Amino acid sequence: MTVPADAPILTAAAMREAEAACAAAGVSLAELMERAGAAVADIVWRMAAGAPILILCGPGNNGGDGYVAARLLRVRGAEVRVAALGEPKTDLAKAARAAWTGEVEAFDERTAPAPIVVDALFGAGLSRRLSDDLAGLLARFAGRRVVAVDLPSGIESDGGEAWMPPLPAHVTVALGALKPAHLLLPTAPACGRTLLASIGIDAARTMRTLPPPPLPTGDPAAHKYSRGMVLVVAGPMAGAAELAAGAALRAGAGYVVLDGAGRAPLSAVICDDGDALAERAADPRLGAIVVGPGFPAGEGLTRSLDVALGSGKPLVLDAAAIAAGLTALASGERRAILTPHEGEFARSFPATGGSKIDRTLAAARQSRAVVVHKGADTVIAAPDGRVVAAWPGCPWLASAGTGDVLAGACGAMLARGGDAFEAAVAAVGWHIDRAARIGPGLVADDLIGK
Ligand SMILES: NC(=O)C1=CN([C@@H]2O[C@H](COP(=O)(O)OP(=O)(O)OC[C@H]3O[C@@H](n4cnc5c(N)ncnc54)[C@H](OP(=O)(O)O)[C@@H]3O)[C@@H](O)[C@H]2O)[C@@H](O)CC1
Ligand SMILES: [K+]
Repeated sequence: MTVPADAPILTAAAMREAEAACAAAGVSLAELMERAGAAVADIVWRMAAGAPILILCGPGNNGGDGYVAARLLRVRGAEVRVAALGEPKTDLAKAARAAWTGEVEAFDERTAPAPIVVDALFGAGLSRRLSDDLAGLLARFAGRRVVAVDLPSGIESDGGEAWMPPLPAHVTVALGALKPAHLLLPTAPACGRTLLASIGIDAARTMRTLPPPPLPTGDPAAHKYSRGMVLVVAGPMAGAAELAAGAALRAGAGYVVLDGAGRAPLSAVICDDGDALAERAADPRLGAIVVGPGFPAGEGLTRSLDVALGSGKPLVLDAAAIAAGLTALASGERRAILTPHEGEFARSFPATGGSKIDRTLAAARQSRAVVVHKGADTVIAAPDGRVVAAWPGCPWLASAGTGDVLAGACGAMLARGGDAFEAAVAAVGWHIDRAARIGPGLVADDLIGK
């Protein structure tokens, strides 16, 4: 499962606006459909490598893309059949159907499969769950190599509803931009490998997929404090804070202090016994404070959090510190990153609704902080509306302690200075990249090893 890096994401409503802007700029919707069909035909041609192709066409413009692809594949000499769910209903799809000079079979239980199946039944216009009859028809094609046009049929574009398809795709050709459903659970795995055919749509850059990890560039004039100084406040379960402190160093901080309980996870981490927290927090060289890993709610957390909040320093709040710090954060301006997993998110932001992207954006606006909503489909949102969706992450990160490592990495990136959202994006990218290099068998400690 892969998605293109740093690619635009549009909701269905934003897609309609982008389409309208294209039309206003002189690119007709018919031209966009021709480009979409050509992009699909190109990918299917290469995948089929001479094998017979069956294209399933629906009643809307998704089906229209299918008819265009069928025509262009036949021109190239491919062996193509088309099976349709009735006659096309839109003018564009009718025109595409008319330009296809081959036979159109009815799509029903008698439709014979082919090694390559192109799913052009429903895309962004899906308005309800597939009927059981239709789901049953599609299920007959499970195990074939399926190319989905724009979205696997049955998936709702904005990812708010889990209308799961019975027919997962090997490859999904996203048209114009990626859609939230390509990047959020539970729908994203059904898209297989998602490719983007930009077809000339000018998509806004506000929402995008995770950029590739930047090439490491060392500042030849750097010293340990200019690289970023991070203070990690340890609670009773010191192992979590130790992981965060080690991660801060590995993610590029020049100087890391572990305050409270705990031992240095790496020799270079400076340990304090917790008596001088206020003094440490007031250090003018300090670039970020991390509070929360291994620190359950209670008086100890409240005291430490008060010191961290009172220092005015950029903050990373994780675990119980998120809910405990919300009110103070929302009442002021500061660079802050919150790193909740789903349970912590639900406790801290119970009133948010919609897709994971909608909910994370609402949480960022409410808290006035950057929110890294962790999970296999991590979403990062800023109060100003920027979003990065980090699907597919790395499966080896699904183990204890990796969230503490991410909090420490956020601290390192934040301590460098600059924009908190970009710091969070860099930290998530670092975390996934490091995990992918380690691979199966990963434990959180490996992420802070050599
Ligand atoms: N954006 C772009 O720039 C471009 C977009 N393009 C393409 O257009 C696609 C969007 O096209 P679209 O809006 O016509 O919707 P589409 O997905 O074909 O489905 C609508 C039809 O399905 C029906 N229907 C819905 N749900 C159903 C259900 N559960 N079960 C049964 N029927 C159901 C619905 O019927 P109704 O709900 O009205 O009863 C209607 O007839 C987009 O994904 C991309 O492929 C490209 O061509 C060019 C550039
Ligand atoms: K489709």
